[in-house]
Amino acid sequence: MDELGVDVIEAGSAITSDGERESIRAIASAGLNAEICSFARAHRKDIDAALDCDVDSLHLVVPVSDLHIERKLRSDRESVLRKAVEATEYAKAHGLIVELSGEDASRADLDYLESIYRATIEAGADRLCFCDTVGVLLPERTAEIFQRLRSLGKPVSIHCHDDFGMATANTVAALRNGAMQAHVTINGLGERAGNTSLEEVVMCLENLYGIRTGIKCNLLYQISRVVSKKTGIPVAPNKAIVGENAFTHEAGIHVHGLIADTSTYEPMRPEQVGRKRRIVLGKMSGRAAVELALREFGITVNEEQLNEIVSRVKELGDKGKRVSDADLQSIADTVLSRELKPRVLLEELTVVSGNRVTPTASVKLILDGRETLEAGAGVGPVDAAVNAVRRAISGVTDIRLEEYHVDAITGGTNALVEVWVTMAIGDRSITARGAGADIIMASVEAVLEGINRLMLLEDR
Ligand SMILES: CC(=O)SCCNC(=O)CCNC(=O)[C@H](O)C(C)(C)COP(=O)(O)OP(=O)(O)OC[C@H]1O[C@@H](n2cnc3c(N)ncnc32)[C@H](O)[C@@H]1OP(=O)(O)O
Ligand SMILES: CC(=O)C(=O)O
Repeated sequence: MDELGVDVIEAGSAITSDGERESIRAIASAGLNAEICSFARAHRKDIDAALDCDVDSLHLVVPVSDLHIERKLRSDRESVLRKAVEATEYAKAHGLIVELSGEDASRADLDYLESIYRATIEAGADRLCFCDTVGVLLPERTAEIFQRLRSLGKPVSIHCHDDFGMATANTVAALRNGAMQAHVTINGLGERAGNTSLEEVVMCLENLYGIRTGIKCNLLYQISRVVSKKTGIPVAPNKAIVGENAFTHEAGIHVHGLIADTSTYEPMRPEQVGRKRRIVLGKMSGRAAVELALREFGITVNEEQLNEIVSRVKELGDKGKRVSDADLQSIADTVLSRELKPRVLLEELTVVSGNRVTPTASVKLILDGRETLEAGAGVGPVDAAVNAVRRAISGVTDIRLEEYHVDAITGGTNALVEVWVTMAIGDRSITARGAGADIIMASVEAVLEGINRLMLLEDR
């Protein structure tokens, strides 16, 4: 995030646990450019915990709606205001930058909120923050509120949640009406439906309003992947900017338009956010897309052959299947009556796995007519089997497995699985798939299909 160019990193809430403190300390001492902040309640122990982690600043959160004050804190407006002022003074006396946040501000009495803001500014608060804690703001209301808050004379941040899917719109409305900072998260992670997504706000400001944010947009996809991997929280394929499908096109009408001019169906260049355009084939593909894909594999066809290939692609799509590059080539081979013999055939595969053994696999392949035996180990049985296959062909070609993805097509432990791989030689890559009830066999089938198709392309 520091490399991306964010100004403040809220590294956690120091009062939470030993682990949280350890990580905040590590982040605070990493020599980053960003200001390192800890979340804290208006409690001395929260502030002391933050000080113990050596952070630069506090996100000091005080409930401001009557609902939160009375029902949650069992307190009253006056006591909350007093505690907010005391906590601000305490934090300032210990050298911290203070951003005073009104929790549930969007359901609070704005006059009371303003009195808390003014009293804490008096006590030394450097910045303020308006929290839409349960995501009920609308852009019009946000604009009105932030125009009013301009009179405070201190920077005000916006902090939104996405319960109604309005977080990005509300955050941008706040920024357009005087907010000086936005609280955002990578991939929109956060409590319940999440917080405002960093990548959406940045690209909206950059591309739709022409505002330079100082964020290195070309790193957005990379950081999204890292965060998803580290948190184990997948990104929805259709998520704006960083979802797998955000720059993927299947619909024939769209691909036809893209070929003429990519801006017909792309509101931003994929490279701007560190991504590449992908055109996939399926039942919605048209002739233009199929012809383009064939050309990329050096296959030329006449009108009649193209129509036949398109109709077979649609047939596969109608069965609910994604069409891989290997599928397309195999369809083209059939339509063009080309008999291309695979160079690698699987004869035998044995895999050993269990709780007390390192997963290992041995494989017997027929490679260019010659029997080849190899073994491989791995972190699991699939990894071991794929490693054995790769070792067996390593003397002939150097093929990389770039992506591996598995989906259960049906439920239960006897589910049918579909394995989807991207294999590459040099800068040429190809997608292939395998399916079946045995995940190891489906994986090896997909890998061998990819290897054979790549070798055939190399031979051409
Ligand atoms: C809107 C947001 O707050 S977003 C950030 C949310 N972050 C977190 O919740 C951080 C992780 N939380 C935790 O680890 C724990 O909840 C702790 C350590 C903060 C508190 O743990 P506990 O002492 O066991 O309290 P518990 O979680 O049951 O309840 C929260 C307490 O904080 C109080 N509280 C909640 N918000 C605030 C606030 N902004 N300022 C002061 N007190 C608050 C509640 O009234 C409750 O107090 P009580 O225990 O005296 O009734
Ligand atoms: C501070 C915070 O996370 C909220 O009020 O939503």
